[in-house]
Amino acid sequence: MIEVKDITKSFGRKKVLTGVSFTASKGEITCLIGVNGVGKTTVLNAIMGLTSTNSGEILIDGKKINKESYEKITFIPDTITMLPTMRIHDAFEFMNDFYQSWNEERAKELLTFFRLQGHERISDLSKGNKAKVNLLLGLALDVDYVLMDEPFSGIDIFSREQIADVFTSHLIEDRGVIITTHEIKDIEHLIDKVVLLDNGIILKEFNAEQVREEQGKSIIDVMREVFRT
Ligand SMILES: Nc1ncnc2c1ncn2[C@@H]1O[C@H](COP(=O)(O)OP(=O)(O)OP(=O)(O)O)[C@@H](O)[C@H]1O
Repeated sequence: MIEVKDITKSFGRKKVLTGVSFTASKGEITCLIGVNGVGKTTVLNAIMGLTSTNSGEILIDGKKINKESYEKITFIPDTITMLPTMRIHDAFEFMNDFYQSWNEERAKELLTFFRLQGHERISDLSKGNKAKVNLLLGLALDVDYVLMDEPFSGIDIFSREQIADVFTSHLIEDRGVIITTHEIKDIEHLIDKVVLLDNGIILKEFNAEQVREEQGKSIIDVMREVFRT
């Protein structure tokens, strides 16, 4: 489990996160929802140890983030980090050289899943296909937790649907996934847990399935209630 406990972060005099706490479990998709600039990426960076926090702590399977944590967790940013001149199979080679947890078999399976070809050059791909390659490279690592920053942002509905399908496939297996987004509509059905963030503060954390079953409400219904008050 990833436990974010009461973290606070300021950039200079600007307070970006205030007492943020939530948990994300294996086998669940946790979605951090909030409009642009509320601090979603900062939370992911803090979990990855890419940004320091002013207070609070973050535990991964009960331990503070350390070198070994990186064998358990990966971060998929919202833009592809591979050189645009690379072909997809060059990116596979790079990942294989760089990460012990690289799973070539799963990478090939994901390639077929997303209907991509290994010889395609990254710079020649459409925005949606670049997003798929980005996701593929992260998901082909054998790690327990996957953090994704806005995986659906700015791509067309067909690519969004194809990307959404991967979340219900065996390729996610029993991993813990944290997704950030500012638009929930197309992925509402995938999400197990919701964390609503506004101006660096958590307004509400809830189990989407429970709210659906016990109160007959969708995530959007709950968001309307919370943001109206
Ligand atoms: N390195 C930094 N230095 C100064 N301010 C920063 C830095 N990183 C983020 N911020 C500020 O922190 C706030 C939260 O940024 P963050 O990127 O976490 O938001 P976000 O919710 O992910 O936004 P978006 O949906 O646009 O990606 C913003 O006001 C941003 O300008």
